Amino acid sequence: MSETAGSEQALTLRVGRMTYGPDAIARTDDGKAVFVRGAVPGDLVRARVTREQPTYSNAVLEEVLEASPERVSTAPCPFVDVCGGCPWAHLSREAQLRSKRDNVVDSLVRIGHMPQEEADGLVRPCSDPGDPWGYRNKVELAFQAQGRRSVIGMHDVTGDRVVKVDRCPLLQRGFEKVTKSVSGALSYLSNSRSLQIDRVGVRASRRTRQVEVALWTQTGGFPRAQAAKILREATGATSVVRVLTKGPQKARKVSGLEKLGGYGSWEERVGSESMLLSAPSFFQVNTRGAEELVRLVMEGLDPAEDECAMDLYSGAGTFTLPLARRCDWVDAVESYGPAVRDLRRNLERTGLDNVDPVGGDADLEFPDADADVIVVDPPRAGLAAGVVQKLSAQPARAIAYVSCDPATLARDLARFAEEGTFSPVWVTPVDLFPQTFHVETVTLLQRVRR
Ligand SMILES: C[S@@+](CC[C@H](N)C(=O)[O-])C[C@H]1O[C@@H](n2cnc3c(N)ncnc32)[C@H](O)[C@@H]1O
Repeated sequence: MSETAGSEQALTLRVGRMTYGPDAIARTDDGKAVFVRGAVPGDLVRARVTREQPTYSNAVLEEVLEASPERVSTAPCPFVDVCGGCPWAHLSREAQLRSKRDNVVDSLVRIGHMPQEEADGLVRPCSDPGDPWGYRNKVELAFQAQGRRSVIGMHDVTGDRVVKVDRCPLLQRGFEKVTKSVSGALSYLSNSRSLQIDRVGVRASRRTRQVEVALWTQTGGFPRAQAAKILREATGATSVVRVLTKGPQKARKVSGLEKLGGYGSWEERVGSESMLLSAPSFFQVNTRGAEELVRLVMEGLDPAEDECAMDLYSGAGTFTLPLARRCDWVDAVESYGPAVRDLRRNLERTGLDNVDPVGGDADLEFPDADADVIVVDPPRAGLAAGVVQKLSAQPARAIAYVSCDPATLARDLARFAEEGTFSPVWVTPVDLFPQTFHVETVTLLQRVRR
């Protein structure tokens, strides 16, 4: 059904499923797909078309005519419709978990060309580490000049503007208001001089309660002592650091790290392992979620004490440390300098001396030594084609593939299938990012050919 007012078309639509994105998908009477921002599966909505393409349209929700039983209106945040951080907040928890699993199955079928029945049998229900809110150990605040003022806050739903938010209920319980304190302290500082800040990272630990504020700035003069004092007073931060960047806006590279006050790093515990992280190093934003990933990986691989392991894309050691406790030897490969330094420091602190931490690209530095079990945890881009080939040519009995992108996971599982050495036994989605469409997965691959 459609009616046109001026150039904008309003449609009445029954909404189908969630996409792997902020939108839900509906179809017009003639079958055209409409991606509706703000709708949830089962809703009957009036939506305004914002972009018309030959094969699909984009639309925004104007009115819910009949609310789906899966629609919730209990988000503990007044900014939920303005800030872009929680695009699935109107969807019930059960529907979020089910939709995430469906999206993983869908990727395996559409992108990995896996038969539907096989994908359905492979993908387990989405694991829920708990804490649908208050789970994030990290938030990033953006800086934007609006007129003569600097606005410090979150990107809005369009991604173009920065909105000020007083508190963020996604942030670790007890630290929701740290965004306001940081924003207040930096507004005060920026009154007297231009700070050239690109963004601010705030890490707040679930287990140790440490807080680090990281100011990402370009090189040049900076009121170091004053910034450290004001931020520590305002937020109780245990560490304030400055991450120096250089290069063009979109591709700025880290060129240094300055400790401004406190420890200069941030500590979190994952299960029984303590990890020190420097601000530019990767660490999962959901501590309980990271623990669930470690549990799934270790249960899936079940390494014996005389076995050797490989941990590719190891970061600061989330999987390296538990592997080193269980195995005889671990070869760990990580390309990012600060993460390699963190890994070495974490190994030193634990006294584990059965790990070779190699700094370099997983493909170029693929370990020569044979392993029995392997963990791979690549970034969004997934595994380089050469890494799939090398993994398929070595003698390990099992591989745990941790992925943050169902599309590249599906592509890589298809590549493993072509090589014919390893085959997936199960794929477990884990909801590390409630209220968003993002989903992490752990896939266990076992050797099928000698
Ligand atoms: C998703 S993170 C996982 C880190 C770690 N396993 C963890 O759980 O904390 C991916 C890691 O791969 C690293 N990385 C990216 N490209 C790489 C490459 N080509 N070779 C090796 N490591 C790479 C990144 O620096 C990052 O630390």
